[in-house]
Amino acid sequence: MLDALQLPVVDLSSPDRFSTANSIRQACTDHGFFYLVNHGVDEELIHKVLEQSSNFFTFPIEEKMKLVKKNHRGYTSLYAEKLDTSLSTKGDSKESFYVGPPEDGLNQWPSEEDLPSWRSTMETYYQKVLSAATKLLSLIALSLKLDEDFFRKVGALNEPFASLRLLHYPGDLDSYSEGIYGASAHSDYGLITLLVTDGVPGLQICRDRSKQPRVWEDVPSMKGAFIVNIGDTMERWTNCLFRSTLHRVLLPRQERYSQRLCRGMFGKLLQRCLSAKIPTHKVHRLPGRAP
Ligand SMILES: O=C(O)CCC(=O)C(=O)O
Ligand SMILES: [Fe+2]
Repeated sequence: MLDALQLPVVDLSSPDRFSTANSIRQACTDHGFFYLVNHGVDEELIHKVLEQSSNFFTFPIEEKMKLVKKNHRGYTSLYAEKLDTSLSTKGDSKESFYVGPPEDGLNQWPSEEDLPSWRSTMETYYQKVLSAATKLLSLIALSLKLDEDFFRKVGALNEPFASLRLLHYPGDLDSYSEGIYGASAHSDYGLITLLVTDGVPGLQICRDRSKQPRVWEDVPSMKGAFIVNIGDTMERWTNCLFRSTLHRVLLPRQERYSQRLCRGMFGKLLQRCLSAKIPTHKVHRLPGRAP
């Protein structure tokens, strides 16, 4: 059974940082999802990225495969990924393109002749969303009753690791009856994810993954807002106070585009940061969720 859902709205530019931090705490403990408004990323740029993304995905598959994913950057084709590995289907009905930190030289790009200003649009978008994510992380620190520069102080922001992913769900109606999803049930791995969609419905969350049968609720897009969700790393770091909520994208009935930036940490940095414990008296473990 599907229900409509009213997610909390967080204003990144509000001068009342403590009350904003309180609403973030509430949103992250109740839903693990919220809308972020006044985030400083122009709507025009968001639309330009959606448009440029669709320009790339309309290329013939041979052209797209020339940029197939290497070093976590580049193109992944339809059905290449199955986020819910318990499914016996052929894979998720989506294609995507990954962009990582511009400064490490590992990104792959379509040529300027084919897609003029594609690369600069993506690099600008990456930096702008990363900067909104960094501001949000200081409010998240406040919401955990920590210093607002806690994440910077423990080194979590030293490596600007974030992955921007452009997503295209072709709305493959032939697969509708085969139990195929646009993105099957999963949680995100990082600290936080900032998502924008083109407004075509499909995203759903399941607030209680232990309840059977699972209850899925629609998450509508809000014009100009990011949909933010907490990832597994943040759930772990907050001793399960903040929830990394299970979500999925239904196979859309029409074509759908979205783009998300996931701010994460890997390898040694991840290990070092997680050992910088958030004092346990500031967080409370949720019943039934092992850390
Ligand atoms: O496209 C969407 O609405 C969500 C995508 C998503 O959950 C993901 O890429 O992790
Ligand atoms: Fe996700």
